Amino acid sequence: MSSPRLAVVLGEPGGIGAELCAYLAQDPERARLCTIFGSTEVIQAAARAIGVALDIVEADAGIERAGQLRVIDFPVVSQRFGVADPRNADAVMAALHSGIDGCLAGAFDGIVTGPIQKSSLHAAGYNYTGTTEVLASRCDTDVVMMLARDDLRVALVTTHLPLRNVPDAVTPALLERTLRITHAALETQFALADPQIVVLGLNPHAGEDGVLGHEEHEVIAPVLALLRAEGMRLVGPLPADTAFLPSIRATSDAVVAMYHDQGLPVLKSEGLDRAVNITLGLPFPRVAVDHGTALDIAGQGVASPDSFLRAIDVCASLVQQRIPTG
Ligand SMILES: NC(=O)c1ccc[n+]([C@@H]2O[C@H](COP(=O)([O-])OP(=O)(O)OC[C@H]3O[C@@H](n4cnc5c(N)ncnc54)[C@H](O)[C@@H]3O)[C@@H](O)[C@H]2O)c1
Ligand SMILES: N[C@H](C(=O)O)[C@H](O)COP(=O)(O)O
Repeated sequence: MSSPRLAVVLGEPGGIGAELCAYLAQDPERARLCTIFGSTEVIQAAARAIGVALDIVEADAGIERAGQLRVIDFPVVSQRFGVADPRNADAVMAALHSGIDGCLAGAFDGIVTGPIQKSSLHAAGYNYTGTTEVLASRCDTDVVMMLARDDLRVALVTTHLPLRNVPDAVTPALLERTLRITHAALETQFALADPQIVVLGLNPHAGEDGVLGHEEHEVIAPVLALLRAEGMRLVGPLPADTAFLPSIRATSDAVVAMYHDQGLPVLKSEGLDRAVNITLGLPFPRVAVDHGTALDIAGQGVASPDSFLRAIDVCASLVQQRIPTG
């Protein structure tokens, strides 16, 4: 089987993405799989800042030794670590779209994305809420955001929207779709036969029999009943505060949370070096880091590359399974 060809998108030029790429270059086994979509100048500056060797080569060149990295250049307007300059937004978005184009055209087998500063793209006029949503739109398909570590997978019904809008967004149709996509991915991408999924409630204590909210009775329970009748093993709706107890996690393959900050803090609380962000439902694998742009430490050589390197490994393994992900 040939090696996976991964499009790796640098992300925010002012953040830690460039130094993560510079670390990647020190690992020729991984770098051989990757082509970076991002600014050559920024990656060179990051390598200098953190004191590692870098030899940028053409996009079609082979990787023969440590330090080499294939880069397709998306020049930036300004380069300063710790600052997300909206004038670079066009380059950030062009790199992302070009990586996606490469996957859609079959030139790449999967995409790995570095962290993007949502606020900077907004300031530049882009209607960007997240790469998950960009991928859904570009691939014209429904997707699910799942963050995964070795011992925990958390999928989200809603992703990047104000908390105020969450209850109305959690509709029976969206919940059913999320559960179907998550269940299918657990079977195909994660090779789990007959997976069991824990589904959280929306309200404190999962609504406490309607005393603390009605979404559990009116929206969540009926969808679970429908899908259980088809044979899906679903537990819930469970109160979110206790659903992550080790005893419950031990018997479940994934947790489906209703909104971003209901599920992700649990996953990120043990550090930002163990998990990755996987978009389920796409025609090709997409894996991202579990952390953000970390402007506060960019260019200082203290950022952990672990989630980034793990994202490359997970993406490569998803490609190698050769199992349809959509
Ligand atoms: N994959 C993505 O594109 C992605 C993911 C999360 C957040 N974001 C975006 O990133 C921006 C900043 O978000 P934030 O401040 O909430 O989260 P963040 O993850 O950037 O930073 C949170 C804290 O974790 C630290 N940190 C992050 N990554 C680290 C690493 N690899 N090694 C060591 N320490 C690390 C930071 O220094 C900071 O103290 C926002 O615009 C957010 O939307 C993007
Ligand atoms: N929700 C993600 C997280 O917290 O890790 C992050 O914002 C990135 O999402 P996208 O991959 O959709 O940009």
